[in-house]
Amino acid sequence: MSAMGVRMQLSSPVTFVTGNANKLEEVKMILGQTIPFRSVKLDLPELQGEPEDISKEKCRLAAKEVNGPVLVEDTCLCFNALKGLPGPYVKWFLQKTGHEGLNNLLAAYEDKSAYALCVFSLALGPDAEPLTFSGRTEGKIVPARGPGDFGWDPVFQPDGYDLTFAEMKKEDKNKISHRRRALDKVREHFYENDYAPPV
Ligand SMILES: O=P(O)(O)OP(=O)(O)OP(=O)(O)OC[C@H]1O[C@@H](n2cnc3c(O)ncnc32)[C@H](O)[C@@H]1O
Ligand SMILES: [Mg+2]
Repeated sequence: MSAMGVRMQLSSPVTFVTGNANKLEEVKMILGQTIPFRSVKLDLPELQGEPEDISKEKCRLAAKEVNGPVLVEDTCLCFNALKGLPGPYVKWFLQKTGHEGLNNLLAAYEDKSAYALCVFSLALGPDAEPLTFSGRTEGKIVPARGPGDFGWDPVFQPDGYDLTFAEMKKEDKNKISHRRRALDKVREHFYENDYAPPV
């Protein structure tokens, strides 16, 4: 039940909006049938700023486009030696300079520690204020190892593992990933609020 004691009725399944097929695949694997959702492939423009604000603004744009309940996420890769950069801008660093470039950014620093951060935003409609749910996984930046099909996975080695995200089995990454931890909170929110499944 919601705080008002009234069961919230979703107007339609929640639409996960992303331009990234790998994200979608992981979200599907992690959520399974626990939340009714569908997906739309849209590469939305992104604000500059703090991760939560970027995610929320992307969510507002998505809710307007879809005109219904939406879920989006923004992912950051944050280097501690660089006070959290490249953070939300990792996509462009990766695109322009590759895995080697990401390593080179840290060449001048002893500290190779980093964390992956995923910020989901949920809005029940175009006029609703988005809610955010963050998940974080600590690790370090290493020279690329493993398949190169998903972003910076080959250069991120989570703490407590000898393997990079890219070398890990998908199901193992999905047990400890930033995305998994954020989605656990999203799922909890759905259960707590007892959103009725769409009819
Ligand atoms: O449409 P959206 O959802 O925004 O998809 P995107 O690919 O633009 O994604 P972001 O704006 O969140 O940028 C994050 C960058 O980090 C990459 N990325 C996201 N999640 C990742 C993960 O779990 N492992 C490795 N790379 C990831 C992704 O490919 C981008 O280059
Ligand atoms: Mg993006």
